[in-house]
Amino acid sequence: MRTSWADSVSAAENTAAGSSANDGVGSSSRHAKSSYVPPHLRNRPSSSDLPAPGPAPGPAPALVPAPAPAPALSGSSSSNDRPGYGAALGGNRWGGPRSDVGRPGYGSGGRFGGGGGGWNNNRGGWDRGREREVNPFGDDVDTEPEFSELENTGINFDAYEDIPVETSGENVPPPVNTFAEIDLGEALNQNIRRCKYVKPTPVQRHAIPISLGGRDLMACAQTGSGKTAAFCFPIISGIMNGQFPQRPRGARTVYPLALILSPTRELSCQIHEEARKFSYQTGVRVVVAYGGAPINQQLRDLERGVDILVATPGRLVDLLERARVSLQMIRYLALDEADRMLDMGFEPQIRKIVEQMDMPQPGVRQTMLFSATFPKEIQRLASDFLSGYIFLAVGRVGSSTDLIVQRVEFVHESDKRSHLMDLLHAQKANGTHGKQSLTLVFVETKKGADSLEHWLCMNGFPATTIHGDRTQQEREQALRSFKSGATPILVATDVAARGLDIPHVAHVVNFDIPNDIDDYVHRIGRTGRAGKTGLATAFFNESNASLARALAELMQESNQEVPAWLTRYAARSSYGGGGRNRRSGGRFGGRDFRRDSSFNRGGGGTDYHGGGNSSGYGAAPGGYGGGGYSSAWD
Ligand SMILES: Nc1ncnc2c1ncn2[C@@H]1O[C@H](COP(=O)(O)OP(=O)(O)OP(=O)(O)O)[C@@H](O)[C@H]1O
Repeated sequence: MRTSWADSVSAAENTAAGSSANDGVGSSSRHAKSSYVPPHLRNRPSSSDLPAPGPAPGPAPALVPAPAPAPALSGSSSSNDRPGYGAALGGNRWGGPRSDVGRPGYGSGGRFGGGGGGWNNNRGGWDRGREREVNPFGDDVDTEPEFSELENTGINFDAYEDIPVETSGENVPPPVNTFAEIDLGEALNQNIRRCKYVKPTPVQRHAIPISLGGRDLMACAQTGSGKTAAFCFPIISGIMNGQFPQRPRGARTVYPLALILSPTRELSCQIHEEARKFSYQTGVRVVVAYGGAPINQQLRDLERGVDILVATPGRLVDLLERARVSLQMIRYLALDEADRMLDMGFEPQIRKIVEQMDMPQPGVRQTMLFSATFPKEIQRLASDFLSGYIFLAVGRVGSSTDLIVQRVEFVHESDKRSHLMDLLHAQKANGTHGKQSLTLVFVETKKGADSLEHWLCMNGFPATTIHGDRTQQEREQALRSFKSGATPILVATDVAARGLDIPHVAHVVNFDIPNDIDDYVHRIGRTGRAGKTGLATAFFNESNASLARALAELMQESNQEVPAWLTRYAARSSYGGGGRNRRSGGRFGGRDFRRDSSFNRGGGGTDYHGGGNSSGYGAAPGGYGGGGYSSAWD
């Protein structure tokens, strides 16, 4: 069994404990003028005991003076002063310490913290009444573990040394090997230790220096490989250390400095939970806004202050139209699952947010796009949002990780239920660490999900379901129940296919195979995360013939055994709705579309200058055939 960077850590188990934030913050405290406290010193439990800040270091006139940090606590300094590339690239576009004013505590919406339901009783963030930040790690011990305490002999980082990496673009900042090499600031470093992240994952090694260098980035790395931290760390560090014009105060409109967009409510909540851990005691405030939940609570959270806004596109458009959020001050824009955000379903909303509101232009803001899959046509669309960007591929673009054992079984439609039952019976009751192993079953339709859940329950398998026809409360309750093991089977549509990081998912079953190979990649990526192994089983029959070739090639690339019958289907099939012909022409599944001459002839990639470095790569794949968009998204 392979082991790797995260076999030793229980970071995935560190879901934020639910906290009962005090919802009330007096208007007097909201408007109280407080003396300046630098972001990285704010909200420390002993903040009232801090020495008065030192003298300002002489800021530009338009900017609020930033004091010298108190040496005993801060330790953070400029994040972009690595020799060799920072200066040439201009480094952080908003270098220097951030200017801002201390604000009262605010609330944020923790979601997956375990027990409890309802909208307000599971919220993490800040203890508003006492203006003390609630510990999102769920422990009240403020001691900092030593790195050495966290080392585990099971870690095998060497397994990742050979992972193919390709970068393209001008003056690509070199990767780092350790977090210590990157100056993220002491408070953030402490949170990294609290998360038990011993070393950066491969995508973090490359992406963090690029982003800290102030560069736009399109990054592609396999599911479960730590992309969330790869975009969160530079944003948090940049806000901690940056110098920004003072944001307007008093009006009801809020002016976040960073915007992180994701396609589903649950994923936005998860990113928010992660970002809250990473920004604990840094003074950087993270708020989430997503549809299906009462907007008033989210408005109150926003009013209490926001540096990083995590949102789904629909709810954000609503907030922008109500003039409750302005994007005028955005300095960092991150799109998670960026290819999904720019596909047919979301593109108009994303264009509205990014191009038609008051967001600064590319080049003024810093833009980061992340996904495990990046079809070339979507890369071309995405390039509109970027300026002089670096393309980074860690592992094969659009490939699945070798950590997932993939099985494809030929199952007639009418036999699927009994076959599923056989699998469930055979499955080990317990997974690793004595925790119950969880099974995620993907189906095509919402009706199909309800009907399968009902049938499973009738047959003695505790199951629940998540899909777009359920209320948001039901969806969140279903996820909690699944995560806790109360219902160890979750029947889901593609609403749960991307991004969700659920510990102990041992088995993903594609009861209905998706029409698009990229959806398959994301679905099976709910297991085999952070270096752990997983199993994925797909029920294939004639109706999936159009996916046969893409599926066989994907399995081959990931060193999986391809059944002879699937190879025969593949030989007969051309690339249909699911096939993007993206794998032809080489072992590795993709690279920067700017290197593809057919795209350049079409006018794409105008800012590509070549260069960069690559290692271990074969030839590039072909284009992208589109199609196969799931109706399960909301
Ligand atoms: N440096 C690290 N060391 C150990 N664990 C890590 C590290 N970075 C991230 N992780 C853990 O790895 C898991 C997967 O990370 P994350 O959810 O960011 O993956 P992802 O690449 O965004 O996946 P997906 O493509 O499915 O969205 C998480 O549980 C996270 O806490």
